[in-house]
Amino acid sequence: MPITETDTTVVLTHPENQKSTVTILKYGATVYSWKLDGKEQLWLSSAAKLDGSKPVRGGIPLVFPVFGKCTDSVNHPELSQLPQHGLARNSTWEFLGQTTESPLTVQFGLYPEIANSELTKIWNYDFELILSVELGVDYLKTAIEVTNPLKATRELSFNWLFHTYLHVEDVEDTMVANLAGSNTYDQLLQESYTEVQPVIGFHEELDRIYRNVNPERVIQVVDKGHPLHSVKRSNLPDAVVWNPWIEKSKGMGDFEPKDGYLKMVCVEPGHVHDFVTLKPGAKWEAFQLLYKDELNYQAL
Ligand SMILES: O=P(O)(O)OC[C@H]1O[C@H](O)[C@H](O)[C@@H](O)[C@@H]1O
Repeated sequence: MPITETDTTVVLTHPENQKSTVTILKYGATVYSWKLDGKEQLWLSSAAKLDGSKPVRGGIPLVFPVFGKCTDSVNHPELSQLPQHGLARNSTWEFLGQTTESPLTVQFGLYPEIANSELTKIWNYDFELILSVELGVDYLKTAIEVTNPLKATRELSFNWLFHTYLHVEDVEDTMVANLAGSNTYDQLLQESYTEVQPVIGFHEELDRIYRNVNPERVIQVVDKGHPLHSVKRSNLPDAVVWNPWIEKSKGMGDFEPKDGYLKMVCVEPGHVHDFVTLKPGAKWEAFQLLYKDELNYQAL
């Protein structure tokens, strides 16, 4: 069965390889497992809540309409009252069914009528989100369409980000490549600079927003010279790279095991350096493609 639906999940099984699957939790439309030929590609905390009580710690949580916390309470009073990363990851989406057989693709929808009502009271904008999840035999593509409905009376301003937790063997042997030359905001140092390192290594907490990264850049997660993951982006100019390391992992109740930071790196494609703004009737589309590639070092 290429598609299996339960009350809380949808599982896609690739018709050419039963060991390639993707599992989506309807809560947050959160992909929390992607197995390629039986090998898990994403990291999921063993304490992740999958019961809808809080956003999933791992997999691919969806960030909308705000990345982080919006501090601009003057120009965006409602956005600034939303919790970190907004309401998409803590709302239950509607499973809209299969769109194509090959490639195997399903869709999920979210709109104010079904979104987290505590949060739509705070941020009561019109919106329509359609998430497409496409399982290839050796790739996973997640695409988003954001529409400001024609009936809307206001412009819709938002961030979007795929908060992707990638599994690695040992983060201390892992590098993230092809971000050199990017304008960077370091969230820990709270300062901006141009990334001059050809690759990014991990030996402490790291939390950086790489802004307006050349769309031709394939972001690669490399383990001792072997590319574990390759990430392509469409219409997602920014990429957040995050590893919580020891202390931050200790501080997150749903982050287990506590040394799990050694087995993950977040590469988060998004549009977060400013807000996308849509007039009523307008639509915005973007996707991330997670796939396997040879080492593809793209210098400055
Ligand atoms: O704990 P969460 O709300 O899921 O946020 C987890 C992380 O998300 C992003 O990576 C941010 O850059 C980090 O600053 C934040 O700690």
